[in-house]
Amino acid sequence: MLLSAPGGPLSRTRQPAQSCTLLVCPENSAAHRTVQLRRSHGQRRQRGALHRQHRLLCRAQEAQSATSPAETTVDAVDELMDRVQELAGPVKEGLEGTSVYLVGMMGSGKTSTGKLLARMLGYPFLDSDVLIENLSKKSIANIFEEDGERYFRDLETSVLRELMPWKSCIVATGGGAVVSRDNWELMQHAVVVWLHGNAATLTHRTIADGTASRPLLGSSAHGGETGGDYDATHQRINKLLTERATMYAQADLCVPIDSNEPNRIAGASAAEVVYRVLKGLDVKLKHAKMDREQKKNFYIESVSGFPNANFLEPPDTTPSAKKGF
Ligand SMILES: Nc1ncnc2c1ncn2[C@@H]1O[C@H](COP(=O)(O)OP(=O)(O)OP(=O)(O)O)[C@@H](O)[C@H]1O
Ligand SMILES: O=C(O)C1=C[C@@H](O)[C@@H](O)[C@H](O)C1
Repeated sequence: MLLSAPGGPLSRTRQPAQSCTLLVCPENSAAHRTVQLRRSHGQRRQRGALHRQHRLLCRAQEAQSATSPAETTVDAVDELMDRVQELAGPVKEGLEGTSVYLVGMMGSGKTSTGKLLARMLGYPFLDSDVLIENLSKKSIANIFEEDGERYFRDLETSVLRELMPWKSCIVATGGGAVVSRDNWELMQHAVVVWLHGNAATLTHRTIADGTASRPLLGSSAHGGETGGDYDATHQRINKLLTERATMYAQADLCVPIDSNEPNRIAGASAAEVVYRVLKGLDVKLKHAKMDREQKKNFYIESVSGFPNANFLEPPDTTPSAKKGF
């Protein structure tokens, strides 16, 4: 089996075409436990967990920001949680098992946001970078150093190919996954969400996190926000973002990760970004449903107005695997 989980196998549309090569990652097993939450306890526990993660992230942000953001008040967090929970049910229903793939630059929060989103939807979370590291038994930095970027990109495509048949997952892709046309073909059965942040937010986060594990940022920064380290990283991120923007823009949904509050340099909290993702998906799914309803009411009364009627192909009624998009 390609991917197994302690909570049982993931549902999938069909058997993977290739023989199995990936081993499940520890990250994955932790994420799969979220699926096992009992329904009776699910909502309360989801809310509690989200609260805790949100507070931790807010505290981290406060430490990094100049002022204490209003978003951290208990009332504001409660209200946000309510809105997130209200949206999670309908979005899950609307997705009908379609997986959600997160794309975006390094530091955009694909992992942090993805884990929360997975928790809220009751989907398992998978991280393609982690799967690559498990598969090759090397860190990404070592793969780049010893085998080169080309080799890494091929591994990335193999991992995405293996993930493709699996339904009802949240997948964090690598920051550069969007540069490959093959990867886009593999992701077409999922809903692809771009977590889009400005270069300053991304630089702030990657520097705070450390750039050593991110080979494309080189050893340009391990410290604070002043001096050459910040500038070099910002420049590198800005260049990559500019080169890749049109590719990220092919996503089904673009969600900003920056904060509405000017002093919040680390960007919006993960809970706020999850809310934005769910809201965006909800709107898209509703529109798509309305479109489908309208199409049902459309039929051609007569072919007399169509001189080439004999050559008309019957409409394709195969339901789209990618629900609603
Ligand atoms: N909403 C947020 N607020 C503050 N910090 C955040 C937020 N989301 C993520 N971070 C921080 O930014 C860093 C990068 O986040 P994360 O690993 O989730 O991003 P990523 O898109 O998966 O990055 P990469 O592609 O480089 O692995 C981490 O240190 C994380 O704690
Ligand atoms: O932006 C990129 O190209 C990368 C992002 C990371 O997630 C890793 O996939 C790797 O460091 C390359």
